[in-house]
Formats: sequence, C-alpha cells, structure tokens
Amino acid sequence: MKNTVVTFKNAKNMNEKLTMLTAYDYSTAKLMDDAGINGILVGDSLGMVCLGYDDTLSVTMEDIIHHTKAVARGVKNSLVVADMPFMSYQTSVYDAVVNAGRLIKEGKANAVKLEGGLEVCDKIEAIVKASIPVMGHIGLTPQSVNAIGGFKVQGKNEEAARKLINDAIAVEKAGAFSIVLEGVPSKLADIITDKVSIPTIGIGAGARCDGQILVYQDMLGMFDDFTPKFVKKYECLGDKMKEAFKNYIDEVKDGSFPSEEHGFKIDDDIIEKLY
Ligand SMILES: Nc1nc(=O)c2c([nH]1)NC[C@@H]1CN(c3ccc(C(=O)N[C@@H](CCC(=O)O)C(=O)O)cc3)CN21
Ligand SMILES: CC(C)C(=O)C(=O)O
Ligand SMILES: [Mg+2]
Repeated sequence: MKNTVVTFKNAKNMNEKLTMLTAYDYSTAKLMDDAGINGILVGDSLGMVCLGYDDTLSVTMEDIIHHTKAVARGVKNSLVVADMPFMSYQTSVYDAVVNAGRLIKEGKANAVKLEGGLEVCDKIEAIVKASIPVMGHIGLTPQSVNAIGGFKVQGKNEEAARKLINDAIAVEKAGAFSIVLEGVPSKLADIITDKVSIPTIGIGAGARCDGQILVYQDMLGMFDDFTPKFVKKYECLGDKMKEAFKNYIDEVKDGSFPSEEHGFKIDDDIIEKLY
C-alpha cells in the first residue's frame, strides 16, 4: 500500500517502527520499494556518496531534482522525500516555498526535508501552507558543518539538550509531519520522541525513535571515506563489487569473456558473401 504522511503519523500512534533509507537512482529505489521500505530519502548526502564532495554544501537544486525524478520512477509504495539543498531555503521564505515546490512539481517527491529548528520554522510553516508536507531535521545538521566545526554529536550539555527539545517542539508546531534526529544522545532522543506527537526518525539517535534511516551505501558497505559510529553494515558489497570488477578484468584480458553464448548469430552464407 502507498505510504503517505498519514501512514507516518499513524505508525507513531500504533507503536510501529518506520523504516527509511536514502536512494539516489531508479534501480536502487526500486529494490528498496520492493523490499517494503516505508520511505526513501533523496538526501543531500548525494553530494558525498555519489558526487564525491567533502560535505553537502555544493549540492544544487538541479542535482536533487535530477536524482529525485529517477527515484520517483522506481517507486510504487514508498514515500519519496527530497532534501532541500543548502541555500535553497535559508535565504528567504519565498525561496523556501518556490524551491520546495520545484522538488514536488519537477522531482515528483511526495515531501521535502529541511535542516534546522526554531530558526527555520517560518519556512516550514509557509511550505506546509502550500500543501507540501515537510520533514524536519535537527541535531547533527550537515549543512551547518562550518558553523558547528565538523560532523559532531549534538545536545551533549544541558543548554544544548534543552535547545534541541525546544527545536523539536517548534518544528512540530510549524506543521512538520515527522522529524529526523541525527547524531543525538540516545536518552535525549527518547525524551524528544516522547515530547512530540509526530514520528521521530533516528540516525545515530538510539533505538527508541519511531523510525530509523541510514545512507544506503553505508549499510551495504559500499562507502569507506568515513564510517559514522551509528552505521551498521548489513553487507560488504564494496568488497564483493571489487571482486566482481577484478574477475571481469581478468576474463576480458584472458579471453574467457565474452564466450559464444554472449554473442549474436548470423547465417554462414551471408558471411561467405562478405569475404
Ligand atoms: N555516507 C554518509 N553517511 C551519512 O550518514 C552522512 C553522509 N554520508 N553525508 C551527510 C551526513 C554527514 N554525516 C556524518 C558524517 C560524519 C560523521 C562522523 O564521522 N561522526 C563521528 C564523530 C562524532 C563526534 O565526534 O561527535 C562518529 O564517530 O560517528 C557523522 C555523520 C551523516 N550524513
Ligand atoms: C542522513 C540523512 C538523514 C540525510 O539528511 C541525507 O542523507 O542527506
Ligand atoms: Mg541531508
């Protein structure tokens, strides 16, 4: 059945965990959708895992739209959420609504996600007023990497913890249907999950969140530039892929690929005429 923002809200009330993964292309999204994932995020982590940047700041609207279109074509039942890239919503409420609209209209996303607490609530409110569902994202917010001074766990002291609780409440009040908690101590994430009536989706935020999300290359073991503590590798596909690439190289070099079965036939009398 098609997952909607209503599915997400009901899941919290039913105490049923929500599952999300990132995806950036058609075939990966299709596999996840077939597997029964609730939501797929076209994350701006795209910049790091697909495009090779050191952070997410260079990702553009065009990048996200391009990849969201591909993901949306692969999906039947998952909720497609597109990340609003850096500087597509921070600049003004107007920019936020226009760019959220493009992710829905051109990208075919079902919802958008943007980073921040109290300071972005005017944008969340305006986008929601335009009938576009918004997912919040607080804690470790990678678009603030230069302001924070790295990809670091947030909310470790009392003041910062209180700020995160207030941010979550503000984001809910602004109309978000769900909120990502990234890089937050587990016991603080528990408090936030209890304080808000929208589902919390955790990544490095413990087991009591209403749902979980991971970057798919991380959980498949396909990305090793860095491995956050919160990543569990369900597979080591990177090693398996490298092995397959090596076998292909060896077989082409030694002539065992392609074999006859991989070729196409033509009548011998035609070939004779060509000689
Ligand atoms: N592949 C990938 N996975 C992600 O989860 C991810 C991205 N890329 N790109 C966008 C952001 C950046 N994220 C990151 C990046 C690094 C750490 C990290 O290295 N954390 C360390 C230090 C934590 C600390 O010092 O507080 C860790 O051990 O987890 C965490 C999250 C999460 N997102
Ligand atoms: C890690 C998730 C939450 C994200 O924002 C992304 O992949 O860009
Ligand atoms: Mg992101």
